[in-house]
Amino acid sequence: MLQVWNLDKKLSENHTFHLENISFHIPKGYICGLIGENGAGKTTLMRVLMGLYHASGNIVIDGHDLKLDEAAAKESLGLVFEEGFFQGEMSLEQIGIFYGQLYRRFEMEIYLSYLEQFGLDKKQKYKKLSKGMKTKTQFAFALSHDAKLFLLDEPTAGLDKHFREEFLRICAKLVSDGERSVLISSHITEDLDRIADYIAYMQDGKLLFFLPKDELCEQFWIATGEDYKCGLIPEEAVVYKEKNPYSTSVMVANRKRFPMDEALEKHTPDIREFMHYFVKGGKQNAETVAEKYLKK
Ligand SMILES: Nc1ncnc2c1ncn2[C@@H]1O[C@H](COP(=O)(O)OP(=O)(O)OP(=O)(O)O)[C@@H](O)[C@H]1O
Repeated sequence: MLQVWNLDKKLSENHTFHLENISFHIPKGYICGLIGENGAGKTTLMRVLMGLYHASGNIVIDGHDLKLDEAAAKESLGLVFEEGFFQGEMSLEQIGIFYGQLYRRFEMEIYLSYLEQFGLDKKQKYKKLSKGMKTKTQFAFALSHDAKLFLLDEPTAGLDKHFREEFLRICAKLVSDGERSVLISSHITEDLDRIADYIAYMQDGKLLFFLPKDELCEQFWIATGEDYKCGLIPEEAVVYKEKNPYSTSVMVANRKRFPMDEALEKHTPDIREFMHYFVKGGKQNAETVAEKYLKK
């Protein structure tokens, strides 16, 4: 559904930020979570995929090359991102009438029914909406023109708990017939734990890895217990060791290979724990661990 090869983009005149040689492939019917620290380049990558920034390399969306067949590629995209592209002066109904013309398969009735389902007033001006309401409007629109690839940049950040649930449920349903895919960036890792099939991890403009979520987490243990027992784990397997008042916890890479003391409690990390230990271990370490254990 989304194929990306060798994307390269330098931002700003003095090139302080560089999106470097990014390649990955999201198959049809899957959700990919895009994670990384602040400033890692997630939004920049999303903007390149949306066609808002030009970059070298190739992007193919639902079989359409973004450079050679821009209109068809963009028609396949459903977008939610911070600024959005709607004019603030328009009412939500006018947004449907105006922007709907840009999409051959847009259906006003579907859009209006999503506005209603999301509790939005179609007569309200877009600029008067709260951040979460703007996200809902963008999502309603994205769901109404038969998009195939949904690019959702931090969509859940401004949503209340109830709608966040609904949002995740709709995302999961979207891909269930195997015809659509979703790329979602988020700092709310529980959301990705629940719905993501793949995890893409960015650091300093590079994609450190792109892997099925379960395969990623099952590379690691979090071992907890007495400090000296944690100290017996071979150093090359330790991603990060954290001392707590009563015990020590270690994230261990390549877990099948490294034996550890039976008395240590161990569990598979979720995405939040994975991020915590991976980030705490430092950038150099993250790069080494990714290179050694996570590159395919
Ligand atoms: N228009 C721009 N011109 C120059 N530099 C920019 C521009 N937009 C972003 N940057 C820089 O590019 C880098 C990546 O920013 P980006 O917004 O892509 O990160 P992010 O991973 O989405 O971060 P966050 O999690 O905080 O949203 C940052 O160092 C940022 O300062």
